[in-house]
This record gives sequence, structure tokens and C-alpha cells, in this order.
Amino acid sequence: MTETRTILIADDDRAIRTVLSQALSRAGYNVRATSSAATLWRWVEDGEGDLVITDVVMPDENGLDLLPRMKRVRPDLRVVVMSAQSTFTTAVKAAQRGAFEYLPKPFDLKELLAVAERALAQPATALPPDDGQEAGERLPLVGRSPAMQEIYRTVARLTTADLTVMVTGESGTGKELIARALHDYGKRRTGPFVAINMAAIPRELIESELFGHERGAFTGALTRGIGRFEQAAGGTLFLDEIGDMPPEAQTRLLRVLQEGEFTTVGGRSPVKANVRIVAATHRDLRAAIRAGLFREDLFYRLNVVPIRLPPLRERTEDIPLLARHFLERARASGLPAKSLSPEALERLKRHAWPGNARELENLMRRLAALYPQEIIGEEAVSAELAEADAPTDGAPRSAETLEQAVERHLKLFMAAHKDGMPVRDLHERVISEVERPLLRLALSATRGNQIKAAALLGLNRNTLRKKLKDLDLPVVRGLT
Ligand SMILES: Nc1ncnc2c1ncn2[C@@H]1O[C@H](COP(=O)(O)OP(=O)(O)OP(=O)(O)O)[C@@H](O)[C@H]1O
Repeated sequence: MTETRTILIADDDRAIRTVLSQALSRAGYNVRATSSAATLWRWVEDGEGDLVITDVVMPDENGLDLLPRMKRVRPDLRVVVMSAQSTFTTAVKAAQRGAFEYLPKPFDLKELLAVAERALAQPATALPPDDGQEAGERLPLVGRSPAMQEIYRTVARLTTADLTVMVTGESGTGKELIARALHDYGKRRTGPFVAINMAAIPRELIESELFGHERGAFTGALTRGIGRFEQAAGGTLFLDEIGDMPPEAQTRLLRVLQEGEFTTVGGRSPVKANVRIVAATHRDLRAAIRAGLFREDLFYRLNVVPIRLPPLRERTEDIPLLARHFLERARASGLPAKSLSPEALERLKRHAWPGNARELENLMRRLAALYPQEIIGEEAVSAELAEADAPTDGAPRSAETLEQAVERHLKLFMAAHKDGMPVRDLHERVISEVERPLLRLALSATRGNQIKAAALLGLNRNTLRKKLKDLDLPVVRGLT
């Protein structure tokens, strides 16, 4: 006969305690339930229980704060954290503090039973070594839809394992943000995060960009060049748009992943690769494999942990939170504070968002910059979205010249002002809206080289630097 296991439950909500106690007793466990963190702590200290299921917010103490203390006195005790405050940070903190699993409320009883069974069957996860560098609220991932919750749980689980991850999703769904989160909250967070976009680098340069080259390795290689693999040593290498990698580079990358070492272009001695790889693509790689454009063996090497980011139209419940987040970001960058009327939010939810979160972010910036009212109404949103939704007969919207686009925005802006006071600093505000993408494009075209970007723009280098600073534009060399 196997010994009956005891599960300790802490939740200040009586209904939840009752439901969980019933379900777990029925499944054959001994159950003790309490509404306070203090009682839970006493039980744990007394050596009771094989598994703890705890809420986060309790009247006397936060379950997440109790978690490391429990793991210190009972390292093999398994703890499942459940929370209605289902944010990315909660998921990550739970994992970093040694929780076995994190369950966003509401959850399925079936799921809870499965988690309890798994937790009791496996050896406990030891408390990750405390390097005093617990990730804080540095990088907000916004959204509480079930799809995002699932992603948070995956990212949280990956904070203690250095596995290769493949992020897929349409353009603008937040793939790069997830890659950064994996880095910022992962084991290599004190190391560098280096990104390389396969679609933005000339094919013939990809291998030397990745692995570096020796002096004279090819025409134009006047000095030795360090590759991204070397730059990212000890950290994370983000291979963006991996689906656009040319076949020869795919073969070489595969070999590096298999052998754990690489040689520079034109070089002889192998160098140990010490990077965690996160790859991303908006392409359907399985289709690319069928079409003979992507190596299947490389795909399996990279697709160790797949994370699929759903398009925004499949998680419309996240739109209000994201919109607020982007308005707040616009405000932090110096634009006026704005909010959206309930009707405006409804209108946003009805849009198809082909450009996903990025499109929403751009719209929020535009509205914050151009609309004078503090509360943005439905008409303003509709006017902007009508433009975006307008049929284009297959022609890209870029058929509109920059001047026409600017004029369209200015007209909307003026119309919105017709019976109010004009805002101040109109000239400066509009110019910065144009300047920001211009500088970004110039930097992207010169791969972050400010001297070349300044030449391209016809600006003095110091002027460019000052503008970048004023506009709060990131300057990352070599990033595209
Ligand atoms: N869940 C989210 N919470 C907060 N911001 C988000 C979220 N998803 C995306 N964003 C923001 O939207 C913008 C686009 O995201 P990101 O660049 O990561 O997308 P991507 O999928 O890598 O796009 P692409 O495929 O075009 O490179 C960024 O400014 C990012 O910060």
C-alpha cells in the first residue's frame, strides 16, 4: 500500500479552499487548508505536507515572499503557486523562487490535479542559486489572455534551463520581446544579448557576421572581424528571421550547433561556442522545409522549445491593456498623457491588426502626438483605422508618399482642433514624429554606424548624437 500524501492549501478565499479540498480529497490525498500564510509557514516548519498549493495575495503575507523561506527550510518540498494577479512578473518570480508550477486563476480542476500528481511524482526542483540578481520589473510583457498566460509559464519555466527556443509568430507579435525576456530572466542574464537579423544582412556576409572573419578572408576584409557568436559569449544569441537564412549558412550553423564550436571565415582553429540560442521567424518553417528552403535537421536542433505567439486578433482581450501600456510608454517618451474612451477601446478590438502589437504601438504614439483631447474618442480611432483598413487593391500602402501621409495626419490634427485651443509646440511635436523614423531608418541602413548615418543624413555627428538622445532612440551598433 502506498502512503497517503498530504497537500497543504493556503488561500484566503473560502470557496477556493473548499473546492480544492474536495477535489484533492476525492483524488485520494490528505488535505489541510488555511487562509493565512502564518499557519502555512507553521505547518511547513513542523515538517508537514508533501506538496504546498498557495495563493499569492493573503492578508498576512505574500505567498511569493514565503516561497523562498519554505524552500530554505524544506528544499525538497514542492510548491505550486496560484494567482489571480496573473502577470508575467508573477509567473517569473514564482519560477525563480523555486515553485514547481504556477497556475493563473481561474484554472481547471483537472489541470490542478494533473499538476499535483506530476509534482508529487518528480523530485523537487532545488532553489536556484541566489545570485542576488533576481529580475525585477525591467521588461514588461503585457497581456492576460490565456494564450499569453501559457507563454508566461513557458518563459518562467525556462528561467532555470538554458534550452534553445524557437519563437514563431506574425510580424510585430512580440518575438524579439520574448527573446529578451528569455535572456533577462534566464541564467545568462548577466551576459550579453546579441541580435542578428538574417533578413537584413546581405547573403554573402551572413557567415562572417555570425562567426567572424580573419584578415584577408575575402575582398574587403581588411582587419579581423569578430562575429556575433563571439560577441554573445556567455549570453544569448538571438537569430531573428531564421527562415531567411541562406542554405550554406544553414549548413554551417547546423555544424556549429552539433559540434559546439565554430571557426571564423578564413580561420583554422575552432573556438568553443558559448551561447544560448533563441531563434525567431514569421515564416512557416515546416512549409519552408517541404519546399526545400530550410534544413529539417537544423529545424529540429532549433525547435527544442517552441513558443508560438498568437496574432493580436486572436487575443483581443489583451488590446485594452496593451493600448494603455503603449500610451504610457508614449507619455514616458515625452508625449502628452492620454487615455481611451470605452467606445474607442471597442473600436480597437474590432480592427484586424495585421501589424499586431507594433501596429497598435504606432497608432497609440500617433494619437498621443496628434490629438489634443486628453481622452481619445472613437472618432479619432476610427479615422486612423479607416485609413489602415482602406482597400489598397493589392498595392502597398507605402504608395502614399511621406508628404501625403504627413499631410493626412496634420489634417486630422487640425480638424480635431477646430473648436479648441491649439496645443503648444506643434512644430516641434510634428517634426519629432517625422524625425524619429528617419533617424531609425538611417541607423538601420548603416547598421548602427553613427558616423555613416550622420553622413547619410547630412548631419553633423554630434548633432545626430544629440538628436538620438533627445528622441530617446536606442543606439545599438550592428543591430538591424
Ligand atoms: N506582450 C507585449 N507587451 C508589451 N509590449 C509588446 C508586447 N508584444 C509586443 N510588444 C511591443 O510591440 C513592438 C513589436 O514587438 P517585437 O519587435 O518584439 O515584434 P516581432 O515579432 O519581433 O516583430 P518582427 O517580426 O517584425 O521583427 C515592440 O515595441 C514590443 O515592445
